[in-house]
Amino acid sequence: MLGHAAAFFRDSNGLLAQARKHFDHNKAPFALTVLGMTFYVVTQSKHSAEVYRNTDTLSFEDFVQGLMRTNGNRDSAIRRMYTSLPASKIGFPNPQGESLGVLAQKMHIHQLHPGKNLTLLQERVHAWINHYLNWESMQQSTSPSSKGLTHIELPLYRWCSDYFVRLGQHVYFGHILAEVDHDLPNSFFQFDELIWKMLYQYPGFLSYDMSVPRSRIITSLRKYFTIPQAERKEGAAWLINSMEDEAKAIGIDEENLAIIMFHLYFAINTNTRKTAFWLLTYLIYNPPLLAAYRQETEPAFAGHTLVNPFYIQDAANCPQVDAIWHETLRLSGWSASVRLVTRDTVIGGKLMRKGNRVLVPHRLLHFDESLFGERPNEFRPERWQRGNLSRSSSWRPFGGGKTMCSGRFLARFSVTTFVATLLRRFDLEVVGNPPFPQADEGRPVLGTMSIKEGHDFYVRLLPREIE
Ligand code: HEM
Repeated sequence: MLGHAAAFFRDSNGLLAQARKHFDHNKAPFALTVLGMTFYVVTQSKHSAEVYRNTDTLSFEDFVQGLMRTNGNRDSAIRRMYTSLPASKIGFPNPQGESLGVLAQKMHIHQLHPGKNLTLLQERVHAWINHYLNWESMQQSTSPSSKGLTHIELPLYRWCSDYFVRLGQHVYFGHILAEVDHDLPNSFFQFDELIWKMLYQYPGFLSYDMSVPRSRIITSLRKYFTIPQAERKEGAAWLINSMEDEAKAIGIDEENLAIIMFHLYFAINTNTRKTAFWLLTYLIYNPPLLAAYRQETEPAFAGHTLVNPFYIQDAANCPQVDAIWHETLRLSGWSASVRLVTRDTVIGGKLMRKGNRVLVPHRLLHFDESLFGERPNEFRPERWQRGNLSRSSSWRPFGGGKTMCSGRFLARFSVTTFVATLLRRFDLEVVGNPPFPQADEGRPVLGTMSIKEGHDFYVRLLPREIE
């Protein structure tokens, strides 16, 4: 047991890959016990489909409630969030009489799935990038960079993180949040890079570096929610205002509301910043691909302005852009779905006991040679141009079932708009001769991997003339 624990904390992903190899002969789920907690690890896509289908005896809510508790929500607030509400309540429709915690998933979908609410957010993203991704704005910005008369140099990972967290919070909370705490994206970066300490529930005395910035984010969100709603409502997304109204209606106080919203702030911001970094890095280290990206997106521009951002979302117009997006997610994704077994259940022919957890590590599925082709460790977007791989049940960068990431459309829109605009307006050069950055594969995250410490690298941006 302790052996598993040591290996799990050092390199959980490596341990899972090793265990899968060991049990590969029968491909059945296997059990892993870490410090007294048993996980059933599901490594076959057909078994993971069974997990996602089963909402009766496998519960996602337990995982969310655990996170809420770890991040400071009181038990009484969690109980309120997960107590069924009348079907006749006012506010967001609740025909099945569900709790706000369960209803929240439907509210995310209402905000983020294709439709007019998503289009509104996409317009905000587009306007923000158009405004803040140009020479003049970047010269004035306080983000980490060194500025010359002819170029700007910036640490790519740090910069993408700062840029995307500012963008994400603006689009969801409006400009007022930056006025409440201008340094919030920095606190988020500090917290998010150490999130593994939260996921492993490190003791307090070993995790101040994670918990101090977390407290600061929660405090700033609390201040934001003490500003009268009328003053911030216009700039905020429907979801933020509605979640606030719904939570207050069931008696959630401001402190607990801020912690609930902290989870939202996290979901919006943690993965997109890293995905943008990895995608750009793969392009910068593959100049022919970078040129192809630029060329395919060109018809959507008038001069320096991206006039038709939806054109570049369409695989029929931009097959390479589409393939590069998928290949980046395949290689940089770490996520795993977790469910609690609430009644003895059989998955893949194996009995799973009540009280234990089921883990579906998606990253393992993404390296299946029989599906993704040879050399699965290499970045080769061309593998996406044959067959319909993105419809495979082994393709899970956004999880699956009813908890599948509802932000996936906005994430793709934001990253594609950002990269296309950046390449249109600037030439990019790596400063010095750094090796390709390594991903921090050993530490868990909830989506896209971080880089190992010290692996950020500098990129020089030079304004580009358009003939
Ligand atoms: C490339 C970027 C992103 C990746 C890789 C990603 C990945 C994921 C993953 C793996 C999950 C967990 C699914 C499960 O357990 O089955 C998730 C959940 C979620 N994501 Fe994302 N995500 C991204 C961007 C976003 C964005 C931009 C938003 C919001 C604007 C967002 C909102 C959410 C929400 C709300 C959930 C919880 C779903 C629920 O329980 O209803 N994500 N995401």
